[in-house]
Amino acid sequence: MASTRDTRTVMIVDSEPAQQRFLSALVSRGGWRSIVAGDTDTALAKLGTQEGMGLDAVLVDQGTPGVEIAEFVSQLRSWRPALPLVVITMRNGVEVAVAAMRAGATDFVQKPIAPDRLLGALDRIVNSSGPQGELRPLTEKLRAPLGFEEIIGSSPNFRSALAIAAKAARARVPVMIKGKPGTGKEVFARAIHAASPRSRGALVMVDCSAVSPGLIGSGLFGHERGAFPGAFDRQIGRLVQADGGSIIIDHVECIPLETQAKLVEFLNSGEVQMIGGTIRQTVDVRIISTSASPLDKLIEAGHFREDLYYALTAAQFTLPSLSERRGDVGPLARHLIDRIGGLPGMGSIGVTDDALRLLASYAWPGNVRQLQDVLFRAAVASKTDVLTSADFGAIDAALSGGTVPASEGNIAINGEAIGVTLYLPDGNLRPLEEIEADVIRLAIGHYRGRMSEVARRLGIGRSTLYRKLSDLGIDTAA
Ligand SMILES: Nc1ncnc2c1ncn2[C@@H]1O[C@H](COP(=O)(O)OP(=O)(O)OP(=O)(O)O)[C@@H](O)[C@H]1O
Repeated sequence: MASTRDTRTVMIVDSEPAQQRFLSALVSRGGWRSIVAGDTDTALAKLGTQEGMGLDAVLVDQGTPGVEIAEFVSQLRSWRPALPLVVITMRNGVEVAVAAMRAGATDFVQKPIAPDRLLGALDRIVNSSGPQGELRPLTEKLRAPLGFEEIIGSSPNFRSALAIAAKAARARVPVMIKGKPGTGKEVFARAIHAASPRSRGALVMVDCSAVSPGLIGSGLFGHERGAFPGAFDRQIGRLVQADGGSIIIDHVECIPLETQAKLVEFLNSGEVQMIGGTIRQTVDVRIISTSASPLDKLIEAGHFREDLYYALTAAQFTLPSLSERRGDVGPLARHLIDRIGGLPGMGSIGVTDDALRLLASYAWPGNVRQLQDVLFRAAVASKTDVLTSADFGAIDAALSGGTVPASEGNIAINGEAIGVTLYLPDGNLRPLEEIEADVIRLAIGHYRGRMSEVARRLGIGRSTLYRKLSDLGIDTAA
């Protein structure tokens, strides 16, 4: 659960004093406070203390003495269903990781621990509901670039987007791909590059939603040493790295105005000038940009430059949401299940027709990504190698209750009670911000992601809603 407090606390569960010190020092670099438990029993006992109540995450080493790691995870889950928990596994500990995930771990990180990856995983799990650490790279393998012929979808609105994309791929002009989160914009962007005459050139990607706005400019254009506080070394920009190839500018709507002006200049001149530099370098790059927000509204509000919009949209198309192409859900689910089955530790998985029918009747506000995540979680949790409707029980209940699966355990979705749990298992009330976050998630699900309606029903303005989403770390794509 995300916290708006300045310092977040993680419990490190590890028996090795040196490793405890290493992990404590590491997390403190990311602004985390830590408490330590030397074995799993102590860790479980600490959960009930005042200190334990204030925890934001738990980090447990696979080799910690006490109960088996999966047992520890399920015990912790029964007490604190929503507390993010990351398991540190041995280098090739995929099996342990899968067992821990089956028991309810949020994520896992393999040794040797890469500091940035661990900190990134911790930050993201408290700021969103999806798996992000090693699991993200694991599911990321599903993202192996797809050629146009492998992109699944036969509904007319999807086929027409495919036709525009395939035609645009052959030209050099900038392409803009629009669509709600998780609709497959990045998949299309990669396919466009792969099918273009410059496919042998580099493909460089910048996700502007993942970089702080102040750093997008230096990421794109590079900077000279000392160009601004913190620019310790000279850095080549992504545009230069993509010379001769393509650059995917993901979530172009997040680029601040100042950088937009520089981008317009580049599009007009074909020349890149590093921040703090004087030399201009000619760069031949094809820009493929994506946007999940209505850019016309941003232009109207003065947040996006109209000239940049036109420069980036020589070719453009919008990917339909999954609910607008329900007929594709079955084939997509089969395809994704095949790919999930190919992941380490998984093995071949089947799916029944009933389950596919159930999946096709669902609204999928998070689109293909949500479908993929739900399938992945079901495959990990399933005791058999064929997924049935029962493996998607939460969705079943959601359908009958008119809501969507919750991303965290505190929204009861088992069909008995669709609502928000106010109490901790020990009978104490949950913190207000956790309850508030769950109510907002519930509302987003109930109103199928229609944010104006969510804001109206909750009696708050849209901007307040978006601020709360960001403060509470709610990922609307989940
Ligand atoms: N047609 C498809 N066939 C197979 N897999 C797909 C398809 N579309 C999307 N996916 C999978 O769904 C996930 C989300 O796709 P992608 O990242 O391209 O979405 P996006 O629209 O760029 O999302 P966001 O706006 O949140 O960045 C990816 O893991 C991708 O592999």
